[in-house]
Amino acid sequence: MTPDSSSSSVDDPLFDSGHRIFSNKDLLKIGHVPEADRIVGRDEEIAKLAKRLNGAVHGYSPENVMIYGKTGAGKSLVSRHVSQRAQNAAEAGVSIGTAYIDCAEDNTETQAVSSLAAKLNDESITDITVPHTGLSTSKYYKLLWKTLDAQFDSVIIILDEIDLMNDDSVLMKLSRAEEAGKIDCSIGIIAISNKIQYIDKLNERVRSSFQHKELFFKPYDANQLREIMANREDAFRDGVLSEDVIPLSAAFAAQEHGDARKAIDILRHAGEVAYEDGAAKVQEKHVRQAQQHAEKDRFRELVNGAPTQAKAALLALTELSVNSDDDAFLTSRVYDQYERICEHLEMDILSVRRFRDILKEQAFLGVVEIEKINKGSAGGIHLQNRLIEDPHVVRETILEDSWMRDWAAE
Ligand SMILES: Nc1ncnc2c1ncn2[C@@H]1O[C@H](COP(=O)(O)OP(=O)(O)OP(=O)(O)O)[C@@H](O)[C@H]1O
Repeated sequence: MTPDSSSSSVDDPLFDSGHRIFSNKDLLKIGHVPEADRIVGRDEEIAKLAKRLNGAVHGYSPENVMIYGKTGAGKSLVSRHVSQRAQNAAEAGVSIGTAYIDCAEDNTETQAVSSLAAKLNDESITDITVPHTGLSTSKYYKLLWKTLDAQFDSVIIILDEIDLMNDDSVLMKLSRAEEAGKIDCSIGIIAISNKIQYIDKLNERVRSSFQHKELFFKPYDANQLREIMANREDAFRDGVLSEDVIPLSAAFAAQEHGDARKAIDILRHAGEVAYEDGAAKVQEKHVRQAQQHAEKDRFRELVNGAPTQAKAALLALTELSVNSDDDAFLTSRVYDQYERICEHLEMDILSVRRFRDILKEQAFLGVVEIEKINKGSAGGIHLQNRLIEDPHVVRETILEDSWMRDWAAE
């Protein structure tokens, strides 16, 4: 239990006697895996996935499944939940193993296979030791096959964010293992990705080994997000949440492709803001502040991750905005400023056309807003550029880049 979530009183006046706002903040933690009765709005997906894994429960092979959906759509949660339930529901005499691999972390074939072997191996049953490092990939495969056959009739392997895996061999070898006579245990793979083209990009051999069914997770709508949050209301003390807090957090998250993680984040953050504020209740204004904060974080990530030329273009617009009463500037003016910046930083100067494309890209990402102005038949159409965020914040973020920093030394 975290200090924040303690609801018991404390005698020492140096410390507060329990949290005013949260009673169990853990329920709103990023990595928190909710219990079955807190999973909302995914009954259909749960039933469909269960159907694919059904064979395992009766001692036959489970099917492979590819799950697609945007971030925060509950793909990992549902996969873990259903495989866990399959394991618990196994018929007498049938033994099912489950393992979850985050391919963002274990992104090479060797890491994934050694991680699988280590997670699935119960040394007390198999008498096998799986070293963390030091073996060749093929040795790790051998250990994995041995440990599977020593323990299970079938195993359900979740490969989350599979598109981040460096190569596809692991998918091919796992899907072929039984057919190739390497193991008696059958393997069902649940591969998860938010890139819909993932399968098309696989080479033909991998695709033909990984025979699978597909499952699509739609983004949550505002009502579902509301329900997901309402189901965790007990993270807060009784009566602390004002009525409009959950609906507003849901509305914000629904705007962002229905991301449940985002909804829960806003809710937790709103509670933290209310606490910092010394408020007795979490109110609408706290949610708005939490949302603004999240926006800034997202924005910082966007700017930090932008290519150097894009940063120089944004810095040009920033300089004009900071040093003038206006907030919108014609592209030609921004370009002049951009040229000065490039000269100072000894960078290549892109053509006006490329420069315009960069600004368009930034507009697409929501960093800049571009407005067309019609200057009459003689003047033609001109583009005006405006920063969406506070120019001081943008400037500060761009100057975090070591190359750009020299500009501030002007
Ligand atoms: N249906 C739901 N009911 C309750 N909580 C949910 C639900 N869906 C998602 N969540 C919450 O949102 C968080 C994000 O969900 P999850 O990790 O499953 O999303 P994902 O689709 O796998 O996203 P990503 O692609 O980013 O990994 C989960 O930890 C869970 O707390």
